[in-house]
Amino acid sequence: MLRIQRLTKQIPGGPKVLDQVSFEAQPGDFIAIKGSSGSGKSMLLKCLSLQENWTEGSYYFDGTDVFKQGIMAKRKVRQQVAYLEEKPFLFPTKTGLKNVIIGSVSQTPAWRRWTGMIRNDDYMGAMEMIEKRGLIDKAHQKASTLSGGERQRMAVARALVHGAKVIAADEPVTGLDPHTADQVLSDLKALCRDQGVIVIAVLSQGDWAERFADRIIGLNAGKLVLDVKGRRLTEREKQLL
Ligand SMILES: Nc1ncnc2c1ncn2[C@@H]1O[C@H](COP(=O)(O)OP(=O)(O)OP(=O)(O)O)[C@@H](O)[C@H]1O
Repeated sequence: MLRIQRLTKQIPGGPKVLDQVSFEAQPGDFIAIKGSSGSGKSMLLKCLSLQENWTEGSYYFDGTDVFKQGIMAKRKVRQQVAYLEEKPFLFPTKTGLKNVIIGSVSQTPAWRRWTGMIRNDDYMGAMEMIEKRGLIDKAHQKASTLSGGERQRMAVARALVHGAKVIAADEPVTGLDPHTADQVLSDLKALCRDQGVIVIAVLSQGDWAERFADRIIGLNAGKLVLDVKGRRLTEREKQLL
């Protein structure tokens, strides 16, 4: 479904922040990314969602060689690989529902966001997705009043409504209390299991990666130094990060 080969990102006139990173992911995978500060975790997610240009490398998405196929293939990746920042942006004065309908900058065309046009189907689809995320009683609440965990889950609902097949979540549980963090990650895990969504999440703190991910990828100074499936990291492996 998603395969990256030798992804390299060089900041113009600056350092190489990703260096020959390769891995692949299949529907239903929950992959955690770990690594120390500055190791390139956020940059990896931004490159996966094409928020950042690549310096080198090949990207195969859903059977397509993205960089050989041109603009339509890139548009598909931008729509289907949703990048969620640590604190996803929601229009604060609009309701959760309206935010979900409008969509994020990378997934929804500008004209749609500015006109805010809503079809009946959009409304029903958004409400259904919000309900599935357990937020039905928050749908009509202004986004500025949602808690950190509710914002995360609302942003996931928004991404899915607009066609996301991959959720690239950057520190989705940082700053959340343990109960809320558990809820956010359980929700993401259910998406993998029930809908075949791929989740690639930076989970650098605590043991969230070990508890929720099927696989842990480790970065150190932009290089992939670990790719461990179905088990906890050993002490020696932790020291590589
Ligand atoms: N636009 C940029 N210009 C220059 N350097 C950049 C730019 N974006 C990222 N970097 C550098 O690339 C490196 C990797 O950044 P990245 O944000 O991916 O790290 P990270 O592993 O997510 O760190 P943290 O855990 O602190 O968020 C860092 O050294 C950062 O300073």
